[in-house]
Amino acid sequence: MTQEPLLRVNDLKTQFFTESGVVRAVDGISFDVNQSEIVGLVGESGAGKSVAASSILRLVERPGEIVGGEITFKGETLFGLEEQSGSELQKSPEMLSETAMRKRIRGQEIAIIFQDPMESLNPVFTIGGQLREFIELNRDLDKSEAKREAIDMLREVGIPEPEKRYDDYPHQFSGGMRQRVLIAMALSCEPSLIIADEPTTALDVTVEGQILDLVADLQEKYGTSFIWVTHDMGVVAEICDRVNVMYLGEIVEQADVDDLFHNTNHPYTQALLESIPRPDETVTELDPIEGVMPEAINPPSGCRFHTRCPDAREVCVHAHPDTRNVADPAASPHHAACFMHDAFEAGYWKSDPITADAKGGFGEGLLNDERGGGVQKTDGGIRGVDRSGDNDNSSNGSDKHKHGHDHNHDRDNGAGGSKHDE
Ligand SMILES: Nc1ncnc2c1ncn2[C@@H]1O[C@H](COP(=O)(O)OP(=O)(O)OP(=O)(O)O)[C@@H](O)[C@H]1O
Ligand code: NI
Repeated sequence: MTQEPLLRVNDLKTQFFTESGVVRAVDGISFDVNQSEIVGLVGESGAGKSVAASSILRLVERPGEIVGGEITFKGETLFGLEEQSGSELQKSPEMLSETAMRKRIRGQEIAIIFQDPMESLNPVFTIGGQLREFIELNRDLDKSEAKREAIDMLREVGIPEPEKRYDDYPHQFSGGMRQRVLIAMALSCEPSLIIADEPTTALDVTVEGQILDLVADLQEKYGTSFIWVTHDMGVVAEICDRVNVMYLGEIVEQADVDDLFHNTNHPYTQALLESIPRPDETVTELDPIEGVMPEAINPPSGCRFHTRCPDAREVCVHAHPDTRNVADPAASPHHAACFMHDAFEAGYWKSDPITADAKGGFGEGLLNDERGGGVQKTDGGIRGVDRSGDNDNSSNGSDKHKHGHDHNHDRDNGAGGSKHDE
């Protein structure tokens, strides 16, 4: 791709300085977002997806801090460090000021949508009033123009009878409708990029399908780029053009969506894909990925996934794989951080497979799940993780991924087709 990407994230590192140590939440990730594409950030709870998303807008709060890397957007530096006379790294003089971020970038150029619309909507004001005020503040429109625009936006995102619903309060809207309002709000300033942090995870599958369809339509109409954060490979299949798979603060695989699904190059991605239930089977347990993701405060040596990887060998315990292009040079790039590929000369194939013991007991049965295989459009995956402990990811209980799979998984009658229906 010769064209400059809209957003470029290069070697981004974000850490939390806590009493128990430094949490390397995002540990050197690089990815691009081009004009008009939907780029996925996918991985289990605690992988660093939300921290990566909020780092882009410089919304990370203490004790968190971006400690390395560079973020550029339309040629401007949202974040950058520079070596000063000593060896101290300092904020680059090119980096946009906090005022510029607030006035020009957030909301206007890059909008963000969170999972819980009630965090973004004030319960004591009407839906229409909030949308109108947001439009008034961010665009050069007077009150009545802003109101007209707000109603148009509500109609655009599929709110029936928007003139009437304009005066409703948030609690009078369903979860799906509230999420549509946030999409309307995000779109109302015509941003170039929308960051969506699991906006459909709390919704039931049918409503989720409708929202994903809406987003796909709006994306086509407005040419907006998206970063879509999700647990769910089914969602990735449905709307993403390119995908970054995150594990413990790192991107372990990065590819075009079809390539990622049909030519998977990392065992962790494989495990995520095999955790998607098939629509023709009734599945009661959706968690074939054994073991808990280790903590970002003290990640495993070598390849961070080796403690859960069915393909791990000695070399994986001791050396850390960077992320390399493993595709044919003539093909579009496909990056993976796994020693089994020829792009690495780590001696993987000569190295001894490691036993479950050496892997801390997580190795057994990681991927021995019979229902795996095949790329199916479904809802499940490992989504539905209990969000109640969201601020406490570092203490993932071993049953963390066993929660929340009791909602409706009957996607067959759901709205929305998939690029990957077979
Ligand atoms: N305020 C904080 N203080 C300390 N650690 C934090 C803080 N916020 C996030 N972390 C840690 O950073 C890591 C990444 O968290 P993040 O929320 O980005 O994960 P995620 O991939 O978005 O997970 P989820 O799917 O549950 O939202 C986790 O280890 C988490 O515990
Ligand atoms: Ni998150």
